[in-house]
Amino acid sequence: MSNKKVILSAKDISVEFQVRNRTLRAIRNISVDLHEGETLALVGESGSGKSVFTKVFTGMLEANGSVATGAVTYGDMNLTDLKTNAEWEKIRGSQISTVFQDPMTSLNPIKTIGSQISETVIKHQGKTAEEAKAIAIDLMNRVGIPEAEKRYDEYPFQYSGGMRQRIVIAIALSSRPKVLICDEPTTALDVTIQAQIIALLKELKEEYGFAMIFITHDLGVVASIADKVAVMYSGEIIEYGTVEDIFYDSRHPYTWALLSSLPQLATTEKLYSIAGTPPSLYSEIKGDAFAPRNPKPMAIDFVESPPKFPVSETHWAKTWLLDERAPELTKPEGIQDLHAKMVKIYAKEGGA
Ligand SMILES: Nc1ncnc2c1ncn2[C@@H]1O[C@H](COP(=O)(O)OP(=O)(O)OP(=O)(O)O)[C@@H](O)[C@H]1O
Repeated sequence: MSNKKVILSAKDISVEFQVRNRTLRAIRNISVDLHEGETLALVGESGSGKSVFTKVFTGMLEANGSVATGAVTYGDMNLTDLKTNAEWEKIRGSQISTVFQDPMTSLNPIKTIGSQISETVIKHQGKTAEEAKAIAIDLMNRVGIPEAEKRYDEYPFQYSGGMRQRIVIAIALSSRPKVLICDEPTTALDVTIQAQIIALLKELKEEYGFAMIFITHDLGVVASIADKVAVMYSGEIIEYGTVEDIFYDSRHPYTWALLSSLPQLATTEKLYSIAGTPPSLYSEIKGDAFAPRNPKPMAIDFVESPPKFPVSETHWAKTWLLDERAPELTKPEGIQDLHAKMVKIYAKEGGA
């Protein structure tokens, strides 16, 4: 898997927002690579920086935000050099597309569904109106819209939430992007529809071969869709690995707490939680941002940010607990033997 080419690479990215004469540092020195055809899940609690980080890839930071350090490369382009909207248009929505949580914010309520898909086909593929309509109907079929030809002339309000999200996905794919960013694409939908959208994204990824960055709170979804997982905390990636590394061999206590909140485990196991809250992003963070919540902190935790301690070739964690001087901290019982538990859960759910 790791011999695939890197398609998108962030090096030492920091993002700052100016808020009433104060600086909020939302992202702190993130470096991560996305490989061709790979799905990278970004997980972490609300405010950890998942959305802000991905907005750096499409030049969509709000006006009060800027990239303070680092660079993003896409192929041989440095995206952090792009300034104007016209420059970004060559990338955003064409090479790198985003599907957001609420389809209604992406769709125009007063234009027909078909015209909205056709417009992007014309824009990105330079087709005639007639050709674009045929492509749009084909895309509608591929994303599972029944009677696509008839429904081409309907408006967003005539579609259900799940169907609208399918259309947003069709629009995102109409430019044949190399990278699809999905920012909690199923959060606004009910559970059965969520599963259908996830299945659809998996299918389309196979068919089109794009790489995907998938933001979610739901580790159950991560298990079913991701190849790699980056766990975010206070604007940093604190643990990174393959989906197996993170589920079955995680080393950071914050990752343990996230895993313990898997709804599938909640009924049978007592939960592992960590006291406290993340630090303010307005003040400078000295040492490890997680230190005040670390069950066994060392003096160095409050002085120096931990390096990325390698766990294996595919896996690292940013915690002093992996230093040889660290006290031993055992993984909470509830998430030990997670492999066997997951197998049982999926067997019960009929596979996912
Ligand atoms: N335009 C902005 N101005 C000031 N602060 C911002 C702005 N946009 C985001 N932030 C802050 O940046 C931090 C990271 O936000 P972000 O939306 O990336 O979190 P998230 O992990 O995606 O959360 P959620 O899961 O709730 O979407 C938060 O503290 C947020 O308040």
